[in-house]
Amino acid sequence: MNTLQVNLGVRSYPIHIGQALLGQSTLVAPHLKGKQVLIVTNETVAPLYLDKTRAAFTNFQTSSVILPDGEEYKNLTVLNQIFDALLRDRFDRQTTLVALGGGVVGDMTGFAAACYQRGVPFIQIPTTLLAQVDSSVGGKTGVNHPLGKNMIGAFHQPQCVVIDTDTLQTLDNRQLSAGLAEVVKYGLINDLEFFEWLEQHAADLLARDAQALSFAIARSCQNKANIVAEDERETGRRALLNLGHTFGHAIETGVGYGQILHGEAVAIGMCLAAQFSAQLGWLQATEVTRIKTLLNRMALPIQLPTGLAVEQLLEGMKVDKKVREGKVRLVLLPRLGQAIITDQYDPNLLRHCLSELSISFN
Ligand SMILES: NC(=O)c1ccc[n+]([C@@H]2O[C@H](COP(=O)([O-])OP(=O)(O)OC[C@H]3O[C@@H](n4cnc5c(N)ncnc54)[C@H](O)[C@@H]3O)[C@@H](O)[C@H]2O)c1
Ligand SMILES: O=C(O)C(=O)C[C@@H](O)[C@H](O)[C@H](O)COP(=O)(O)O
Ligand SMILES: [Zn+2]
Repeated sequence: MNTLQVNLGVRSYPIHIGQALLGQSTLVAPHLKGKQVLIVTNETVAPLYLDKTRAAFTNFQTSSVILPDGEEYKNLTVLNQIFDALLRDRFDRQTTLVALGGGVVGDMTGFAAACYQRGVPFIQIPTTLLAQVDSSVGGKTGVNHPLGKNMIGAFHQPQCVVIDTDTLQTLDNRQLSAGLAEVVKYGLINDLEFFEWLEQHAADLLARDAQALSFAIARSCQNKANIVAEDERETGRRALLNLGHTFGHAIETGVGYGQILHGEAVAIGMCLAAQFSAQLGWLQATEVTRIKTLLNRMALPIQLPTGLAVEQLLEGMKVDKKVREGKVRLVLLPRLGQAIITDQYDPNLLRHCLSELSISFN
């Protein structure tokens, strides 16, 4: 087992990465405050891993909530199912919530933990690659609004993150690829050496080579932990983790939640960010091609979905948490392996660039 640390003073916590970790009480017990534990999962993950996970909490009073599966259920109405269970069974302020599943379950459980009785602790047990490399770390929690992704939420750090890489064996190929999009993101924003490693090991990752996956998960978590430790609440540098997301979230909202996977939308968004960076005279055309080639080899989409109009995309991009005084700040790439956040671009050039891409894509 490999253990990393997210250094946030009194809110610091470990990330345990390894095989056969589900059910190991020694990893979670030190982080439990009271006797009550509510495991939140969904209808797909429950039959696979709920019993195994419960075994880690045998000395505690444990119940579970099983949510419907899908991005379209990441909303305030479904969130209430968690509060209903907590109140019905008289869960107190010492309760620990446990998120067992992908990023949807993790974001919703974390948000429920941030709100219930004004805040109770929670533990992340991520079971998708995307959740293991990104969403379980850093304390961004929340739900979607019909008008914008993750628009209702809170920063609330987990007590610990337990990444059992064995759970990836049941993940389908499309979801594995979606997770790889966020992995590539770390290489692009801050870690050129990792990007080059990914170019060399894309096939190993797709073949689920255990060593390659463990390395990619640990390197991604370390990258994220470093940025979060510097800027927990995204007042600056943390916004770099949003590379591809202003476009990506607008695509997800535009086509309808659940119609495209988050990682897929981020892959397309990173291609758009790369292409626009090249238009601004930053990235070389050959570097844009390198990015698209890697994402394409990882079985990710690199083209805008048909039927999404440029104006709809631009409108969607205005609903972004990085907007300041009406200006959409974008994460762009001055060079491969280095991202910046900027509002120093001509909106007409962006519109023109997206229109051209939309024509050539469709
Ligand atoms: N909080 C953050 O920092 C952060 C970061 C990235 C993404 N996100 C959010 O995370 C969500 C995407 O997460 P995701 O990609 O994990 O999607 P997801 O949670 O919808 O999971 C993907 C699918 O895999 C299934 N699944 C989960 N584990 C499985 C397993 N081991 N075997 C088989 N099937 C399994 C799920 O039931 C679901 O059908 C989005 O809502 C996104 O906004 C949040
Ligand atoms: O942790 C972060 O910070 C991120 O931006 C990670 C993203 O991958 C993730 O999708 C996040 O939820 C997006 O943040 P948002 O603030 O734009 O909702
Ligand atoms: Zn993301």
